[in-house]
Amino acid sequence: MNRPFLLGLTGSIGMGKSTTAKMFAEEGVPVWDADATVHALYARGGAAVPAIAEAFPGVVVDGAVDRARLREVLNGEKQALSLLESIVHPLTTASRMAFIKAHSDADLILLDIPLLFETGADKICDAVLVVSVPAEHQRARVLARGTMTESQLDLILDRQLPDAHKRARAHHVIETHTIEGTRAAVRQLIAEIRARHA
Ligand SMILES: CC(C)(COP(=O)(O)OP(=O)(O)OC[C@H]1O[C@@H](n2cnc3c(N)ncnc32)[C@H](O)[C@@H]1O)[C@@H](O)C(=O)NCCC(=O)NCCS
Ligand SMILES: Nc1ncnc2c1ncn2[C@@H]1O[C@H](COP(=O)(O)OP(=O)(O)OP(=O)(O)O)[C@@H](O)[C@H]1O
Repeated sequence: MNRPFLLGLTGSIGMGKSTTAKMFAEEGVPVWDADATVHALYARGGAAVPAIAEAFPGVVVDGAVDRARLREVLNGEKQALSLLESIVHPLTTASRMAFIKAHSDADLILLDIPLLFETGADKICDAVLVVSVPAEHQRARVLARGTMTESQLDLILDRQLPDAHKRARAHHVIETHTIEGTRAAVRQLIAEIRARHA
């Protein structure tokens, strides 16, 4: 049996990664989700909790990382975000490797990683899918969630490779304007990959 085809999924904040990843999962594709992994690492008993408690006093509450407090500490502070990443990224890499090993009999695995290019994770992928919408839709989508201020959003955007660069490096791009259009594109891509790598 061939090893699984590793499809990386990325896109800047609010571009529709989670929505698109869910569609792959609904088609039976195993999905590894970097953001969900970070949530588990931050939960009570999570592997990142002790190091974050030490690096950012007051951010761990009842044994878990309090994301609102963490966002406050990070607000506008590039160095704090770099320190946080140096704690979190090695732990997510280990989780991803374990997931790929556990699904070694699948024909296709989706790796949903916001910082796919920025962390070099694209190098382990057989192809990369980028999801995208115009910048004004992106900003409106993120601010509509009501979890971030504009300055918190700008800090995040500043850390992310610009959308145009991501699209230029992608093997496949899906514009996530509508749910049904995106679902059709996801199904077509899965069929294409399966046909070529059967
Ligand atoms: C900054 C934090 C506290 C914001 O938490 P919050 O619950 O508000 O948002 P959430 O985690 O859902 O992230 C929303 C989006 O922000 C973007 N984002 C998150 N972390 C980063 C980062 N370090 N650099 C650039 N973009 C990021 C991604 O597009 C992500 O999907 C949180 O994302 C975090 O702890 N990030 C550090 C860990 C990390 O690098 N995660 C990225 C996945 S590997
Ligand atoms: N295909 C789509 N059609 C229409 N709207 C969409 C589509 N995909 C996502 N959206 C909208 O965009 C918002 C952001 O989508 P989603 O949470 O999937 O993005 P994300 O890239 O995972 O975001 P983040 O980087 O913050 O984790 C959603 O709240 C949803 O309203």
